[in-house]
Amino acid sequence: MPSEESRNLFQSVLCSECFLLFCTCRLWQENVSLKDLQSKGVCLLKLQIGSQSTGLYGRSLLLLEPRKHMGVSVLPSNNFGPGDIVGLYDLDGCKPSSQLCTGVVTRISQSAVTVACEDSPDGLNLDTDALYNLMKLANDVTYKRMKKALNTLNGYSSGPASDLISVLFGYSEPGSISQPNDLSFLNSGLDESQRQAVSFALSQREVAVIHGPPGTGKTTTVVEIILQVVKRGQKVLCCAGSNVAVDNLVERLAKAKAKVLRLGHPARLLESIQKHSLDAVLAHSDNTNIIADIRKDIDKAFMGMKKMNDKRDRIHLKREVGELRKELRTREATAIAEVLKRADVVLATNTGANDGGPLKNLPVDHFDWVVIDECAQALESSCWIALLRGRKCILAGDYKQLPPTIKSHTAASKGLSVSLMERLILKYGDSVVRMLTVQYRMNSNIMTWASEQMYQGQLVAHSSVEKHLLKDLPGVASVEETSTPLLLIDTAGCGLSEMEVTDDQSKGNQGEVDIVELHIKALTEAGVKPKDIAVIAPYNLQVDLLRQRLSARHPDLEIKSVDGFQGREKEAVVLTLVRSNRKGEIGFLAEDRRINVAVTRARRHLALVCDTQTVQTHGFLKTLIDHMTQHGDVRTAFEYLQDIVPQNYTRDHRDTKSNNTKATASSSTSNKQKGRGQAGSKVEPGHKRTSGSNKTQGGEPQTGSGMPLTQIKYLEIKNQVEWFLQDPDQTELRFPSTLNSHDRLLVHQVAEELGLNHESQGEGKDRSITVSRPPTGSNESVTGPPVGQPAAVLEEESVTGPPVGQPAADLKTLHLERMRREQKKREQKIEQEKHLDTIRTAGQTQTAKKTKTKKTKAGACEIAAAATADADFDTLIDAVVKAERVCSFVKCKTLVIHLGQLCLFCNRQYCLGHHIPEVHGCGDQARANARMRISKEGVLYAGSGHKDKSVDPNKKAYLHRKLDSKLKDMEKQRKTKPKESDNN
Ligand SMILES: Nc1ncnc2c1ncn2[C@@H]1O[C@H](COP(=O)(O)OP(=O)(O)OP(=O)(O)O)[C@@H](O)[C@H]1O
Ligand SMILES: [Zn+2]
Ligand SMILES: [Zn+2]
Repeated sequence: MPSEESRNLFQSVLCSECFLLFCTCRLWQENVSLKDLQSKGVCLLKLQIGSQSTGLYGRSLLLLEPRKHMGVSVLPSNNFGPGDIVGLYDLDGCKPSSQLCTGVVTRISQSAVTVACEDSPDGLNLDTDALYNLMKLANDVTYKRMKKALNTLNGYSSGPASDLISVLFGYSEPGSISQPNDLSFLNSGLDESQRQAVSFALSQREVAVIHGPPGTGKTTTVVEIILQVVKRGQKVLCCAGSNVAVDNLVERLAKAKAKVLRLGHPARLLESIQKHSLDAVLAHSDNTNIIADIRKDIDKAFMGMKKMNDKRDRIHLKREVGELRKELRTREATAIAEVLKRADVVLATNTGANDGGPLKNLPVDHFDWVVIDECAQALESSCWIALLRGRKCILAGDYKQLPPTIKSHTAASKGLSVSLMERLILKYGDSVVRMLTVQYRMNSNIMTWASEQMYQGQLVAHSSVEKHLLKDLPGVASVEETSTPLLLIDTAGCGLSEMEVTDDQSKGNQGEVDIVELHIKALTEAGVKPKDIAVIAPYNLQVDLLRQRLSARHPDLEIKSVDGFQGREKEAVVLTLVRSNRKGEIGFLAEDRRINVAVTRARRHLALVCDTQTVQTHGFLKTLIDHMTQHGDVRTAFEYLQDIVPQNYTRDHRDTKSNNTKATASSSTSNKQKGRGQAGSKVEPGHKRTSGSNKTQGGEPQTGSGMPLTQIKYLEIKNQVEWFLQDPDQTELRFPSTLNSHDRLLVHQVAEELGLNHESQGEGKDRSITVSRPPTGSNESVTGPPVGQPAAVLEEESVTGPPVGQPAADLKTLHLERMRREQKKREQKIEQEKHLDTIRTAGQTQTAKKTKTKKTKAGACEIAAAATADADFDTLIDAVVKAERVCSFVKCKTLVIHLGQLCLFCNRQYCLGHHIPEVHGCGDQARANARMRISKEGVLYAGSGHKDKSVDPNKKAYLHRKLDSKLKDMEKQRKTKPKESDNN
């Protein structure tokens, strides 16, 4: 007998439900905007009627679609599901007064929702051109059924369920009954843990809990238990929270030739299951013909009613329909009891097993067992509807996945966030539960994390799935993306921040959408079918952004919230965590079970797109990041996107080089290069990397420092060169051929900066660069400048030589500065007028001339220091010239002739390290611009707020090639020019 305490517990359930209902009422009263309701997923606005048909026992089926001419053909992300009770409204709003009819959702896809109208819409003349709103209604039927069950429970004095109730409330210990040892299993393929669970369940007197982690064959086990029970001539009532889960059980049991009967609104059943539905079975019973005739009459009456204009005729016909229905009902009722008794297994949803339905025709002690699947996802009160009909129960599920949503804090604080299943495990421990431990879904690399974090490390991957990868699927090519079970794409430090919205429930991240798109492209280009891929986002807004981007191209690609995938699996899962902010806020990602569900949907491949810096603030998510870092491939968003804004950039190269790189001249670059693929390069979408694995060397993502890879690369190379310079024994530094073209460019750039010789050899794959000291000592060896080289660099080279043993010191630069000024002064005296033009054109003649004059000026720095009145003018000209070829950032000497970027805000050229507006001081303008764009276009662009116009992959590839060939040309000229001058 439930005590006062447990009664209170159930009062709270009621309260929680009241609260839910109350909530919905309040939404109406307070006139929460319909748009808000839509973004919360409970309302679909401006739908048009795609088709309207009479089907399913006289009910009218409406197919509702998004407005076509809007160009968008996908529904916004929503929480509608089959079986939901909904109201159809005209565009006045979702007020009770404008309700046209209520109905049940029978099907929902990304592009349409089908509703079976509950009240036959006889007076309903739906206009096919008009638009309608659809709103989820608080399901008070469910509420009433739960309330009734709890009242029954409260008043339960004696009956078949007495012992069960007593155990479930802790008044008596669960017991067992002895079973024959040699249980013969009907399914010979069961694994050891499944067999143990089956015999355990059969030997329990009142209750057995089957804990089935993801992919462990929980349904397989439950089916075996039911079949064993049936074999003993016992009757089973089998329930689950969702129609899908019930249908799955019906399908499996029917396949095993069990006599099943499915209760429920026929509109809510899968088509393949409908033949097992009560309606269908009744239709084939002895009353078939009469029932069919009555139905035909009803249908005919409906058709007639539509054409009828006279109101009185209509009313008459309506009454006739009512009579026919009544007759149908009485005839059916007599048949129902008969049909129910013939079945071995009766299946329904938890609330479908209520007393008010067909089951009222059965005696209370008809069933021996009540089986509840997905028990951990159900409210305890909904379980009690069925439990009151059984002597024994089997509860199957996984309480480490998402529980039912309890919106009332009061209810949650009184323990209602704990499901019946969890409550029993907490109370009785191992004595009532068996866990399934072999999983048949995930590659072991995906599984291990979940196993360790959620299931005490007890899961084992079955050999059939342990190593399976996407590339093992027929038609899938072996590329990097299809050869790795775990791929982490880290956006840390890339500035791909989440969109700033006030609602915590709806967050979006356009940058992550971009990356997901590129990864989906890579997967599908490798031959993975879109229907085998799930894109999972925790937030409805992100789901919408993803659908806008991807659904048109891949209609079969399922894009849903985590909750929408519970109980499902896909070959590949792409998970975007969305949150990226400086505060490290992660909101409701903090629900461990939500992450567990998301990760464990994946069979062969899990790609995680997230800002590790933000999400790692949460310990549980950190374990996932750590796991993926250690056992998977790690890439950074820089490998996917161009023009992203590094957040934690380094302002000064020199400050960081010592702690960021340890360039032991020969190894570092080649290793790391291999390690990162084409780090920092502009990767075209779907670009296949040629370098080896992407595993990072130290087990840590290389962008952990938050520095853009380009910059890290730059520092690495620079450091290596400087080490080389400090070793007087070494004459040249050879960079390996594994460098990609981008990194080769960096080498040239560094060499130029330090005034060294740099030369490329070989073609294609064998291309490598050698950096060496320029000829030292005398200036006689200088042979004249290579064509196209900026004069300043040549001066550095030939006049001073590289500062041996000294890293690109300011002293050197100062010196050079002075030298240059001095030289200009002299030149100016000779041809003052032509001066500007000649410098601007920077032609061969001028540079040659300069080089010539240099010889005589080599020791003239003292004179230069004592600058005359001309000096200011000189400096001015100098600055102008310099500005054209050197980064505009204060003190930065990097050449920008070949590798520079124009800032659109200040219109100056900057090197790769300084082109970002935030770095060189245009940050405020960039942000203002970005804000303006967001408010104007409603879209957040990655980067500094400029719309990325370079998305065309062909164009990117073309530019890339062009850059490469330009480089080659330059090198060729450099090699051949001296010879030419020799000949001359
Ligand atoms: N003993 C077994 N041998 C081989 N395959 C099995 C076995 N048990 C289950 N499977 C396979 O594992 C998959 C999941 O099984 P099943 O559908 O029974 O689990 P479920 O309970 O529905 O899923 P989950 O365990 O994720 O809740 C199915 O593909 C099934 O064929
Ligand atoms: Zn600028
Ligand atoms: Zn710079």
